[in-house]
Amino acid sequence: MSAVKLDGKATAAKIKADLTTRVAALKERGITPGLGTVLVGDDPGSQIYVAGKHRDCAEVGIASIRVDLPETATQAEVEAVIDELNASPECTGYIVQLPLPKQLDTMALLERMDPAKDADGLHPINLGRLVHMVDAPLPCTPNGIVLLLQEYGVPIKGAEVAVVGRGITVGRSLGLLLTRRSENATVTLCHTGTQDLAGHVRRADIVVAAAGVPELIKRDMVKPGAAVLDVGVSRVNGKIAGDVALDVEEVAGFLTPNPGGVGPMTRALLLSNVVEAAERLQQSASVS
Ligand SMILES: Nc1nc2c(c(=O)[nH]1)N[C@@H](CN(C=O)c1ccc(C(=O)N[C@@H](CCC(=O)O)C(=O)O)cc1)CN2
Repeated sequence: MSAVKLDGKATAAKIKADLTTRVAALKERGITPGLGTVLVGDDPGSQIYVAGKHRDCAEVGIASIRVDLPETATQAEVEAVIDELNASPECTGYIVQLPLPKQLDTMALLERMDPAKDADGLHPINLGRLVHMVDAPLPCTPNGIVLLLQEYGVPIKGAEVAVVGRGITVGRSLGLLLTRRSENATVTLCHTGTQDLAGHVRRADIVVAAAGVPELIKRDMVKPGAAVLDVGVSRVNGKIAGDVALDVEEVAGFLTPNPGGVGPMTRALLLSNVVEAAERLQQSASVS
């Protein structure tokens, strides 16, 4: 058997085509969406992702504001940038690229952001809204994963899902998304303290691997026909190594390529959050 490819690149291209039209409509009404990025330090992966985000902005017509700070930046220096972006009318949404260098307090920085400009959906108020299942910008990777499954008709309602990795950008927030009434999946959130990882994965109809451990998910751990989404990114000899072994392709029903799967969806859903924030701005301007 050979798995159906969950093509994130192609699906992201469709999302970006729709966003291009919506950005043009916003501009006609006098609003130019603008994405700000705050990158601290010189982590090569983060550099690549932030550069990609600005390329995407240019592609759909979103203005972009890039702030790069050195690895040694202090909490006060990053806070000053956040205050500027909160106040800037050109910036309708922004992100702080994660992870941050160790000297910085990530939670304090996320809390300092204006939740209305939180393009990542990672501000505690927005994550709290997700817990309460009310409207909020959604974290980009989890939202991208749900849309990719829907695009390929992978049943989510009633599915057993094993999410491997409990980080805030993927695993923990994905659990919240998939257990909303609209998705109604049953989620097992696995992590480094999980006793029987293989057992949990083997029961799953959908497996999301976001642990950052190359080839953690082996062929014999996957239920035949399951959908497997590989979020893990490790760089081995300069090449991307995912969390899923290559021969899982022989047993899975659906599989994301990596690269070309979840990554492009993350970036497209970031643009979508920026456009939605600008649309909310435009609606409130036309009401008042
Ligand atoms: N503030 C945030 N920080 C981080 C997030 C996030 O959503 N918000 N997620 C990850 C990194 N990430 C986004 O920032 C991200 C990861 C991967 C890709 C991507 O397009 N990958 C390509 C391959 C690119 C390459 O490495 O050559 C692919 O999968 O095809 C985009 C964004 C952690 N930090």
